[in-house]
Amino acid sequence: MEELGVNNPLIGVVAIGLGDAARVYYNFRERDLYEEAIRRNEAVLTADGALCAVTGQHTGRSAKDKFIVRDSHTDGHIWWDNNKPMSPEHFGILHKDMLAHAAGKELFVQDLVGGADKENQLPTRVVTELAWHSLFIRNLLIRPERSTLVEFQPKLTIINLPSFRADPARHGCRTETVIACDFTNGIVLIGGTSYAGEMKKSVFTALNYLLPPKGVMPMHCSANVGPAGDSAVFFGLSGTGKTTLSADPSRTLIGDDEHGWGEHGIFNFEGGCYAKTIRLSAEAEPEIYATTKRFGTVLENVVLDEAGVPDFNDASRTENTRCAYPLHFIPNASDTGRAGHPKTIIMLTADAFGVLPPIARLTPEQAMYHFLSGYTAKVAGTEKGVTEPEATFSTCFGAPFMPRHPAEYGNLLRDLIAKHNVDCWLVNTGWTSGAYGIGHRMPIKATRALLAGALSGELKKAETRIDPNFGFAVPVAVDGVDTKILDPRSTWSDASEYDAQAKKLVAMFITNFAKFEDHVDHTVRAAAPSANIAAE
Ligand SMILES: Nc1ncnc2c1ncn2[C@@H]1O[C@H](COP(=O)(O)OP(=O)(O)O)[C@@H](O)[C@H]1O
Ligand SMILES: C=C(OP(=O)(O)O)C(=O)O
Ligand SMILES: [Mn+2]
Repeated sequence: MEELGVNNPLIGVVAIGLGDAARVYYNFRERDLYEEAIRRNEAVLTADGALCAVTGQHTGRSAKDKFIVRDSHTDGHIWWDNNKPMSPEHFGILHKDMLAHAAGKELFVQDLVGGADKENQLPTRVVTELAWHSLFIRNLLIRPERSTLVEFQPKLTIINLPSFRADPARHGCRTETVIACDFTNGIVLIGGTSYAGEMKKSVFTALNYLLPPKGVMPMHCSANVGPAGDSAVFFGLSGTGKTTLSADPSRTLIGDDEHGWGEHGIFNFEGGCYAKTIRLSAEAEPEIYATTKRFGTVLENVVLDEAGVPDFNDASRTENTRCAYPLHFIPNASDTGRAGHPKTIIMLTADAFGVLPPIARLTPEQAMYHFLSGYTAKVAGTEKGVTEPEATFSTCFGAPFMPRHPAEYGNLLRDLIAKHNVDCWLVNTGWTSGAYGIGHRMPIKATRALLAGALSGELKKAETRIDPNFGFAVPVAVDGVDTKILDPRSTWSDASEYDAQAKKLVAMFITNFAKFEDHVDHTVRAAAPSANIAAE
């Protein structure tokens, strides 16, 4: 076996059972990974020097193929209603088979860190079959000083072999694709998919398991901080605007997707961002757009023309086209990945029913209700004439990544909100003037203007009305924002249709919350939207 690059001499791949690999590239940097990826036809250069790869069949996460090893250490701590168990025996066979599959192959290793807070960091070794995956994860996680790599000691090892095919009968999984997490031994095995997001979300899942017992709240959120040190976090499911809205030239970006909140404040789990590029425009998202034109950025499933120029309007491979870049590609990004306790919490939702107002102030109890509910809506399929959106309730705004019971995360958040007296807002970045198919998406400009008011504290002074369906306080007028959009009912051509749609949405919230009723006190139950009022 040939070994190239910088590595801890004691922690080679031989120690983790990969001694039969043909060649190992340790901690290769951007230029060298470009060369390897292009030489192997894994990826191509764009006209502006970014690296563009195509993932084939899997263009998003395979949530149904994710498993957690159930053993005596994990059993009592995992929320099994939401996570699929895998036996240690099945994991053992999968592990052995994947190591055997790697024999004779060339592998890439990156020694990185999850967690910008020294006391809560997870040194992570990522072994990949693909050179472009090595560059992706190097962009996404925190890169330790090169001089420290000779003593790097991983606590989590991810082995990602897209060409491996899992066998449900032999490995106890569901399909040929598998994401298997063994938290007891700190190993994640990924096979049968080359969607790069699986790697970063595996680190997130591990930290979501490890941090709560230390009193640290892990969050599926973006974060930024104002000039006065006033930090804000933006919770939200995929597509609700975490990445887009946290890149704000008037504030310092902490991170776009995964953070912890501990006794000293908030900290990023990552060292890079993973932005959507579908219909990306230089006007609406100049900072993110600029990253797509740089050496070092990885584009995923973006269509290029014959000159290598990206066409961000082309969704022929997937709607989920992406770019991955290190944090410092965004001007004014934090170089520590840390900030003080948040002054503001924003809960983002993309309501495709067109019911929720663009912004509403939440009491701490309403914040808890919406955190546990984790509502957003997906737009209807691409079939013509299908206009009914689909509601998604994903607790903690990230159910696929939460190994523990939502009450554990909910209690941590409730205490932090109370202790630090945090202002909470619900922001709808979804539809207005009618549901999806009739109305249109909330203009990013309007969302940004409302957020600016919420983050500065100005919006707290605005006159408000109480929403009759949801019970939260909604500003009546805001400088620089069309007054009409603040009251979604007034944007619909038929107010009675709005009322009917609102009533349906309220009923969906209530049905979904039934499973949490026994886990919250009466004040949170009382923060539920009122089906009775909606029925009037
Ligand atoms: N009002 C809005 N606020 C935020 N994003 C919007 C808005 N309108 C349209 N979008 C688009 O929605 C997508 C939001 O995605 P993103 O920021 O990546 O979400 P997340 O990081 O939460 O998955 C982007 O493609 C953005 O251009
Ligand atoms: C990386 C992902 O996160 P998000 O869409 O929230 O940016 C994902 O869901 O695959
Ligand atoms: Mn994002």
